[in-house]
Amino acid sequence: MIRLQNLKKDYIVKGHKTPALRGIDLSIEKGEIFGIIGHSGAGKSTLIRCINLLERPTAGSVIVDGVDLTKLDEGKLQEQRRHIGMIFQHFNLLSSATVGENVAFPLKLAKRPKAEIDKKVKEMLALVGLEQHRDKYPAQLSGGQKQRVGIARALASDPKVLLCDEATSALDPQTTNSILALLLDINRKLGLTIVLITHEMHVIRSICDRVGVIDGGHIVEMGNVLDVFLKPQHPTTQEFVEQVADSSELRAAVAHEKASGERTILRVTFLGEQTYQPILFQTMQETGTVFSILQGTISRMKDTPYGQLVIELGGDAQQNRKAVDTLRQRGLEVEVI
Ligand SMILES: Nc1ncnc2c1ncn2[C@@H]1O[C@H](COP(=O)(O)OP(=O)(O)OP(=O)(O)O)[C@@H](O)[C@H]1O
Repeated sequence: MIRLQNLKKDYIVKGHKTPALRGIDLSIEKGEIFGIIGHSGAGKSTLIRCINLLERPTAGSVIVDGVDLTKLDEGKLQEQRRHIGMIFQHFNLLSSATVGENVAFPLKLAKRPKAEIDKKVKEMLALVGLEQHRDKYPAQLSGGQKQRVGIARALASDPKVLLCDEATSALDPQTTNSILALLLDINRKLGLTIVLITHEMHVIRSICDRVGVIDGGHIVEMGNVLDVFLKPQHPTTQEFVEQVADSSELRAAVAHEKASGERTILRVTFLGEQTYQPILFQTMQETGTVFSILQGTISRMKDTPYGQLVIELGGDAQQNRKAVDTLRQRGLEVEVI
């Protein structure tokens, strides 16, 4: 659905060239939720704004649904942009217009007939759960409700792609979760392709299928969220994963144990159905090994449950080795730390 090829963007500041994107290659499939995560200044906003050419790239191509947007004149570009909706961190609503008028705005610009606009506004407000608020003004709404208006407005033109520019960064955690749930619901109901940028791993973990990590204008790591999350390779990715891993307490516990002699400490990862099966208990019983738990998590990445336990084995060297081998044979991911 979206293909970025060798995309580059330089800003010229006081005669000096500042590279923001240094050659991005990316393919996003139809119907997928693709997340781009990076620190401040990494190039996230520039990248997402290049997808609808709000920012014109210095080089490379932006192909959306088979059309290279960089090759279009302004008129044709406007036409193609109708297929690409966008929502923003600070919502960008018209403060002097009601909720209904905000949602109707892009349809009025496109000179759609009044009856069609009224029908669409009603439909969109129902989709985001704001039917009761049609005649209110943005100032009378909460942050989460404002973002729902932003989503309804973005979807009013039936786009194929929704771009989300830090769409939950101004919201509290609970409201963030409700907006993420809404995006996931819309993705499923409408088959909409969603591209979002964020600096929060929680957002990626909750709803994305794949993720690209951007650093210094390069994509430094990309893959399925599950793979990237469980086996982060690049130091920047590892930092983001730490955001949600609560690893400082674990580091202290491991250091404490290791300080008192030779220890076998394992990080064991369970995925999907394994998460709820007694594989660990059975293995330890069979190999005659005892163990203690230093840290444990059961969580979910989009639809996949996963568990991660850090355990210390208390058997002799041979028992411990046998336990590690058996856990691996039973399909668990085991890392000796
Ligand atoms: N309009 C501009 N003019 C000049 N330089 C810019 C402009 N916009 C961005 N930059 C520079 O380009 C680089 C990438 O910025 P960008 O805003 O894309 O990063 P970001 O990852 O979205 O950061 P943040 O999370 O802080 O918004 C930075 O070095 C930034 O200073």
